[in-house]
Amino acid sequence: MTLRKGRTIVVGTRQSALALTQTGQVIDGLRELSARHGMDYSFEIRKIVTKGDRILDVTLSKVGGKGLFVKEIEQALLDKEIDLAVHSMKDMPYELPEGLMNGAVPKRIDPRDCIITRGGEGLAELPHGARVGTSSLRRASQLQHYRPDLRLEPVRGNIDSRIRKLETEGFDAIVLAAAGLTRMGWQERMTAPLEVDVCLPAVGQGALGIECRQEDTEIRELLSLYNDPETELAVRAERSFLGALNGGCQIPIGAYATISGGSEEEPELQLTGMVGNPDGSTVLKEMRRGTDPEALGKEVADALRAIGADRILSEIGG
Ligand SMILES: NCc1[nH]cc(CCC(=O)O)c1CC(=O)O
Repeated sequence: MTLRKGRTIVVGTRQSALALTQTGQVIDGLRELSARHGMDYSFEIRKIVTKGDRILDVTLSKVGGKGLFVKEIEQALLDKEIDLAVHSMKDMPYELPEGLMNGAVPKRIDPRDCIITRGGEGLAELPHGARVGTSSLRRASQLQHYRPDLRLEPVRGNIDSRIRKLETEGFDAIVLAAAGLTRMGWQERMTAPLEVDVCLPAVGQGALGIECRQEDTEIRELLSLYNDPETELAVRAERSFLGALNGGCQIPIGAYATISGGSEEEPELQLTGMVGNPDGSTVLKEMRRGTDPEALGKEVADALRAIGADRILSEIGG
């Protein structure tokens, strides 16, 4: 690695508390890595307001645009106003614009969803007909499937305002990603994690993606040091699955991949994919193992199609 001095790396981020927090954590990681490799970079944060942030209080799933939280940030990358951008992997669109790439997938933290209940009981112990707040079709479908008596209702906003609404809007429980809470340092608010066989996470949940310009070899070199190869493989399998189903955000889709064996040179992945309908009356799941993440994603998508996912997809019109 060549010694480089003095470049200021401008990092773009949304301005939500979670986005700022995880961007700060990535910058800390990159700063430490670059120092360890004899590089001398400084970092600057540039906050960017996205369309998704402007319409957070409208029904997001009704707007339904892919990449609602990243478009303006990607434009800033292309315009060289920023040099890299930290995204929640699950908010990253499947296809990146020409000229941009995902330069690193850092090590994933807890991929699960979790429940926060007002009374401190777990999902199984909630009273009959309890009101559960979530605007995620994927969470609603699976929770309704597991507990048909629950009343699933939308709750919007950033994670801080959703936690507030647990108290102010009379929900018995809300469901959030464990990773978001953990990154904010709010783990103690979590009542219990939801195991993946009850609620399969969103594609990429718990992981981050760091987007950069393809031509910026200096940043790419730095980011490659921060990449976690196992997380990258798992996320590639999950995203291949998502791409193969061509699912918009109107469809309850989940996927979760882990390294299940193989060797260091050729790890074996295990990928579970899920497609459900919004009322949870049907939740389809398939699991396959394989070493090629892209092929594995397609294989699980095909397996789900073979047991009826196509019908759900065409009924909802994704
Ligand atoms: N949908 C918004 C969003 N995007 C990323 C996270 C945090 C979890 C993660 O980084 O995967 C959240 C909050 C949530 O789903 O509760």
